[in-house]
Amino acid sequence: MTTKPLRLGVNVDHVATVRNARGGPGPDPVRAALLAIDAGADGITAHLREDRRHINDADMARLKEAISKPLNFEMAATEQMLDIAVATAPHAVCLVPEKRTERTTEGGLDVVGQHDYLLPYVDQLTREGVRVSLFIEPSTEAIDAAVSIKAPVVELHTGAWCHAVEVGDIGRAEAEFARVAEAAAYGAALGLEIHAGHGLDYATARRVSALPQIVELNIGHFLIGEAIFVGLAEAIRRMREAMEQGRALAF
Ligand SMILES: CC(=O)[C@@H](O)[C@H](O)COP(=O)(O)O
Ligand SMILES: NCC(=O)COP(=O)(O)O
Repeated sequence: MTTKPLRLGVNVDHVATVRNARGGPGPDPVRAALLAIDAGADGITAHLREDRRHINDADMARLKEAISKPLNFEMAATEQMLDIAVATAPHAVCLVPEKRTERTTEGGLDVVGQHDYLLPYVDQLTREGVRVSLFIEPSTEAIDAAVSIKAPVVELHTGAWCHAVEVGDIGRAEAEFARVAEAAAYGAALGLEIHAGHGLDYATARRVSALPQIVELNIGHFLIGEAIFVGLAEAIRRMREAMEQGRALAF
């Protein structure tokens, strides 16, 4: 099997989180996106939450206008978000689940239970020329449902695995990583493009990069946090290095 290139999408949400802490114009997520691209990002990801806790509508429009690399617009499947996405015309939309009270995206979309609800969103965005991905749990059921909905891409939620690594629960971490690995292989065999993201740091990005079916990682919170200590460009350089080290182990 020839290993495919692995792209890095840099998520700039949490630049906006810091900006919004003071309500002024900076730090500007668009400036961060431009710097990220200069530093080697293959694309920019931003999540326009329904509560606008970080990225806002103007950020999304400015990102589309300013960046030279693909914009991956993360959003809940709602009528309002669909209208904004169609008007923005990003390269890609990633449909994600959202709860107002959650601290971050806690799990994957309920693709099985919401199959008929999600279908017209995927259909309309696809007709608009937008590449649609579904942010899902690494499970065969979710993948089967994604295929049935005709989504061309899935992003496997790596949060449970990364959390288990973070708290040192090795048994749980290995079980969660096995779920990600199995889902990646299963989805790719069914013709889906496989992405992964949530909670990744250098070590977990290195490991997940060894899964040959994965072609894109979306990483935000860790990179923006690291930027405080080493600068965003250096954090992205180190992340790319980790991804390349992992990729070299792919078979
Ligand atoms: C869907 C997803 O994983 C990202 O959008 C990312 O987690 C950053 O946004 P939140 O931290 O607001 O979930
Ligand atoms: N879809 C995952 C993403 O965009 C970034 O997640 P995180 O690295 O901020 O947890």
